[in-house]
This record gives sequence, structure tokens and C-alpha cells, in this order.
Amino acid sequence: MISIAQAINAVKQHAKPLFKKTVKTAEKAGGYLLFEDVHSPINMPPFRQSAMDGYALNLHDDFTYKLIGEVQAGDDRQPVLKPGEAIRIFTGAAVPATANAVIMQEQVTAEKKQIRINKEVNENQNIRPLGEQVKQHELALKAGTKLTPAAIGYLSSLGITTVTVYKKPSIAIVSTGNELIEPGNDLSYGQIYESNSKMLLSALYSLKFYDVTIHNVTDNYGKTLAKLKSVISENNLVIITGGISVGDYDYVGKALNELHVEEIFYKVKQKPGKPLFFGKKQDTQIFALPGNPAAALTCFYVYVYIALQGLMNREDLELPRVKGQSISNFIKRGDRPQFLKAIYTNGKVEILEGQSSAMQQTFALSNALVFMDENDTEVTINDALETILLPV
Ligand SMILES: Nc1nc2c(c(=O)[nH]1)N[C@H]1C(S)=C(S)[C@@H](COP(=O)(O)OP(=O)(O)OC[C@H]3O[C@@H](n4cnc5c(N)ncnc54)[C@H](O)[C@@H]3O)O[C@H]1N2
Ligand code: MOO
Repeated sequence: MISIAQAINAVKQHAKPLFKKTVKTAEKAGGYLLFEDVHSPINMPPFRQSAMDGYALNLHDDFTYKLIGEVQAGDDRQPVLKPGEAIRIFTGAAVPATANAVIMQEQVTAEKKQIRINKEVNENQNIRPLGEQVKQHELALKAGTKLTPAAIGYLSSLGITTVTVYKKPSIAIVSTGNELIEPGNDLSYGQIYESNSKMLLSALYSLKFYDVTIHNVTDNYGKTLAKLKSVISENNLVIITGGISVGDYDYVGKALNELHVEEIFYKVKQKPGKPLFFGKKQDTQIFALPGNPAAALTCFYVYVYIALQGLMNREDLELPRVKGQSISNFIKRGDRPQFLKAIYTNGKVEILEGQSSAMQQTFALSNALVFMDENDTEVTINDALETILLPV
């Protein structure tokens, strides 16, 4: 059995980016990383642009200007202004080449044919220069940049409609167990509703991984073997839940072995999630998470998250950890380091009642996990606690 730190390091060591590219439309590229540099096809702004509703001026040494025309946003007219002449102009409109300042209308007394300016005007004021944001052919965003909503807006403003991004991994979730029934059906005695696949799918979707398929297998060796063989060959990441412990019908370990999946580790000294398996076959990474739902989700956030970040070539491989001031007392039993379901708000953290690996009810209220190391036995109010913030 290895330690949590060893297990995290092992996952990090195998956290390799998926060096595959795909082309996405700008609208659908949010959350992806750019695979290659993007150069701007245009100057942005593409013309000298007015930043205000007001008047464009050809400056001279007097406060009075002769009004000779108007340019609205979208107009391609370019009136020629002599010194001492002005045109009416609006925010976003092209400033004629012969104008060298824009004054906002609040600072002007306007008459029919002339205006009088009431304030000192500086050259180029309220004019956004041509190519101020980026010039044509210059680097707009470099490879590796995460496409946030702002980045999508920026690329769209340059007229870019498609981008080449790192492909996201294809992921299979496999839930195992005879007792599992699809929600929506009636339960017979001894059965429970299958929930791990929905939980993990939702976690993946919230991290913006959408290429996910769900598979269910019963506790049957042949079926487990066949299912795992196909999902491992077809996906970049396989997340199995259940059937990885020591019961007579826990077939996952045996099947992975027969499929020559390289075991990187099996069993971590931690609670929950002791019987966690991590392995590899060619470039496919395989996690077998314990079936207990809270154990499965904890292992997802602590370990699978790293593999996902690595596949996306992201720098922050782990979830953020902060110090939270405890508002609870808690006694830890046993010598395993423990991840505790908790609520973190404004620097304070509450450890919840009901910490067993089966307690989905507690996890449903949580937004954080408190980490207690091997030698920590007790938490008292005001203790500073290592708190992992969950992306919920
Ligand atoms: N003799 C021992 N027994 C167990 C040990 C041990 O060391 N020695 N470890 C325990 C620990 S810790 C855990 S965690 C579990 C993990 O067992 P498995 O990974 O083999 O999981 P299952 O037995 O298949 O299921 C455990 C539990 O979770 C429920 N489950 C499973 N899949 C789902 C699902 N998709 N949706 C909802 N709930 C699910 C399942 O019904 C069980 O209640 O082993 C302990 N045993
Ligand atoms: O890993 Mo088990 O989840 O400790 O119950």
C-alpha cells in the first residue's frame, strides 16, 4: 500500500498531454487550449475609432469649430476636415483621417452650424488608434492559451470563426455490480440505484469534458473482460467504479491483469478510497475507483482530476488547497490519512457529520474536502485545516 503523496506523484508522472488537435468553431471552443499560435487577420480596431458620442475635430487655436457633417457607426464616409472644422460623430464610428481629436458632447455647446468647446482638448483624445489591440499578422493569442469567454470574444472580434485546439480526451465510465439498477425502474430487494456513473459524468461535464460514454457491466468475469477490453482500446481515459476490492465477485483487478494493463499502483493508505487502482495500457490511463460513491468521487477529485488536467496540458494539475479555520470538532479514527467532506465559506470550514464512504447525502452538501494526515487525530475549533476546494 502506497502513501497519498506517492500516489499523487505517480499520477502526475503519467499525466501526459494528448498531443492531438481538432478544429472547433469559436462558439464551441470555450474551455479548450489553443494548439497553435493565432495571428490576427486584421488590425483591431480596423480603423481609427471614436470612443465617445460627440464631435471629431481638426484642432486649431480657437474654441469655436465649424460643423461640416456627420459620421455614424458603420458609415464609410470620410469627410475632409480643415483646421477649425468639426463633424458630429458617435461611439464606434470611423474617425476621418483629417480629424485629430474627439470631444464628448457633454463638453460642447452646439449650435446649428458651429460648436463651441468648453474644455481643453488634447490631440488624439477619445480616438482608439488603428490596431491598438493587435495589428494585422501579429500574434493575437499564443499556443496553449485557455479559451475563456473573453478569449472567444476577442478572437471573434478579429473575424476568426474556427480555431485549432487540443483535442479533449475520450473518456469511458464503467460501473460494475449486479445490484445496480438504472434510476427510473423499480428496485427489488437487495438492489440499489446506479448513481456513480451519473455522478462522475456530471463531474466531467462540469470540468468541460464532453466526450464521455457510460457502460454498465454485471459481476460476470467474461463480460467484465470483454467490456474493459473494448473501452480501453477506444478511449484515452477509462474510469471504472466498483469490483476492485477483495470480494469473490470483484473481477475488475483480475480482468485488468489479463488485459496486460500495467499496474502503476493498487491500494493507497487513505480513507476513503483505499482500494484505488491506477494503470496504463499504451496511452490509455485506467483508474479503478472503489464502488462506494463517496470514495469514488473523492478519488476522482484527488487523482483522476490530475490525469484530466495533464491530458489538457494544463499547468495546475491539482485542485487548489487553502487553509480553512475550523468551526467543528472532529476525532479521526484509525491510522489512515483522511479526506473529510466539508463546507468552506469565507475562510471558515465545517467538517460534516456522516463521513463514511457510502455517505452521498453528506457529499451532496459539501464544496470542499478537509485533509487530515496520518498523525492528526483530532480537530478542534479554530484549527487551521488543509482544505481542498472542489470545482462545484
Ligand atoms: N474484506 C474487505 N472488504 C472490503 C475492503 C477490504 O479491505 N477488505 N475494503 C472496503 C473498502 S475501503 C471499499 S471502498 C470497498 C470497495 O469495494 P469495491 O470497489 O469492490 O466496490 P463494490 O464492492 O463493487 O461496491 C462498494 C459499494 O458501493 C456500491 N456501489 C458500487 N457501484 C456503485 C454505483 N455505480 N452506484 C452506486 N453505488 C455503487 C455497492 O453497492 C457497494 O455498497 O470495499 C470494502 N470491502
Ligand atoms: O476506501 Mo473505502 O472507501 O475506505 O470505504
